[in-house]
Amino acid sequence: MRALWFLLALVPLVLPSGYLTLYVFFAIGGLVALSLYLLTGLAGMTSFGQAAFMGASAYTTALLTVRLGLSPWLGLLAGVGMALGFALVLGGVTVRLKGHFLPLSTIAWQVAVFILAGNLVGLTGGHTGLTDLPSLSLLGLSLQEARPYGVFAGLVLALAVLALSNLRQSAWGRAFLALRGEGLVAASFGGSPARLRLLAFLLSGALAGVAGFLYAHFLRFVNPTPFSLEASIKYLIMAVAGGVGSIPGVLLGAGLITALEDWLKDLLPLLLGRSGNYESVAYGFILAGILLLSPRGLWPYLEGLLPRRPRPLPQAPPLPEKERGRTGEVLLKVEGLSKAFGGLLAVNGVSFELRRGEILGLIGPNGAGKSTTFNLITGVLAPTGGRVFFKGQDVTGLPPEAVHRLGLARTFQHPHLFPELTVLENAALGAFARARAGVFPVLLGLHQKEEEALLSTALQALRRVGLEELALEKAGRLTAGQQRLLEIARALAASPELLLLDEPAAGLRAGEKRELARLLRRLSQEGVTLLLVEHDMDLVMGLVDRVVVMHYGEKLAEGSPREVQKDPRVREAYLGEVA
Ligand SMILES: Nc1ncnc2c1ncn2[C@@H]1O[C@H](COP(=O)(O)OP(=O)(O)OP(=O)(O)O)[C@@H](O)[C@H]1O
Repeated sequence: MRALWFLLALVPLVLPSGYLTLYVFFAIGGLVALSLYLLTGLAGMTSFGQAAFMGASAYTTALLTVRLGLSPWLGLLAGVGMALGFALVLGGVTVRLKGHFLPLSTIAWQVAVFILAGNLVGLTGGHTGLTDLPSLSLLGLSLQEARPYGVFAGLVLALAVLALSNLRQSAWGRAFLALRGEGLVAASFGGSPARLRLLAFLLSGALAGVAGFLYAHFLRFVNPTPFSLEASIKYLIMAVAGGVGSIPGVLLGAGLITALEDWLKDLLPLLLGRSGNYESVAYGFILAGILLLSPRGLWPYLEGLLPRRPRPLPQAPPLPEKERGRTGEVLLKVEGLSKAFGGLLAVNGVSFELRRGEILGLIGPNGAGKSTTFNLITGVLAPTGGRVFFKGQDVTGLPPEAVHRLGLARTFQHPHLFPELTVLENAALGAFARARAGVFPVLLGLHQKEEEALLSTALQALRRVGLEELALEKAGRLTAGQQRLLEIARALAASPELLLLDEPAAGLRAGEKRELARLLRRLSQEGVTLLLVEHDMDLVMGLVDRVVVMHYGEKLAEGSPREVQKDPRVREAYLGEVA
């Protein structure tokens, strides 16, 4: 099936010569659209600066080949290197920015590159540009004519498609997808959001750089116009119109907009006269039309009309469970933990221990500080005082990804799942920190064996929570109760030593709660240590070995469920709820 993408390289062999140039522009646009698939579709970031990455590469190869007479292949390396360098600087500065700051800074970068290309006349030739770039030749074959160039560009496009589909079906691809929603899920399962965003930015910049190289040596001329903000917006429209969330989507968009551009170039002057540039307006209307029909782009709409062929379930043996230490030893120790939000002390000097093999419940009335304590332990928040030790190691202030890698996994109070992904893929996200293949072997497709093992591990985790049958369904179709179970399966795929559950019974029906209690008891017997924050007293009291009660940020009581239930201070705090 994947080999079909190589047809992209064969199409120019049979295309009438009048369409060859258009085909090369499609391949170039396709590469930029793929760079946006990676950045926006996978990693959830928006860039208005892809044409500037193209420009950085195009000007680099132009300068090296025209001014210094170097080989265009050196120009390719240097050009992509230049795009990577810019992506590193821009990404390094911006990936930690939230909300609209990232797109805004890409606009600033795009405008700056365009102005520099136009104004550094001595270097770039200004708006006149640089001419007479050498044509490419490969293995003794000249790529000067449009037909061989089309085959070459199609081949590059096919290779990029294969590399990105390898990436999509890997732990890295899932981690990129888990960057949505502030990256909390990626971080909780071992991926540093800032590093993942930077990596996506670099890969995306490099792809746009390759497109810039192809552009420069096809036209054999560079000037600032094709690398303007308007061009960046055109590429964004391509990706969004086709469907930025999938590879066929962005390629469909690239084909559609390239063809439209060619058609409108002749049609609009006939309709509206020669003055004015109406293409952008037309794109805007076309995009709005497509998004009205299908908000996620054209491809998801078309895909919905095609028969669905689910992937087969993985068959490989799962990864072995990690070694666990001796039952009864202290696994987690919280010492005088405090957290202040401005003047409010949400957690105030809380201390407790959790031994391996135990189930500990953390309870307390609304606003008692339970979730804050949970976030302090998992590294989501940094404490203002006190220490957290996990397996004897001081983990105070470590980021969530570092705490996770030591053997701690969590679920969320409000399930943080990815509805577009299958149940199996959602669960496989939990095994990110167990994957060993680096991003380059993954792009080359050398990770297939490991990927099967990761998916099998996820399937095994689904089996443990009773969701195996739904493995290939989209997570968005699960009931609230099933979503909670999937969160637990995702955490189990990490083979954690300590599992922290944030209100796992919230929103469950009575029968589901009983099932949940049975599952948690079984996990405990299998050697998983559990800490749960929970409101449901029946569930907590019938399940846990010990309870820590919090009230107004402080520890009010600690003991067995029976001891705690008898404690008059606890009864008072709950106004009779526990009694
Ligand atoms: N990010 C924050 N900024 C400011 N105040 C916060 C923040 N997070 C929590 N608080 C406050 O800290 C206190 C403890 O909140 P926390 O969510 O930890 O309590 P909880 O016991 O988990 O409550 P619930 O059972 O309702 O979830 C509350 O008064 C809450 O308003």
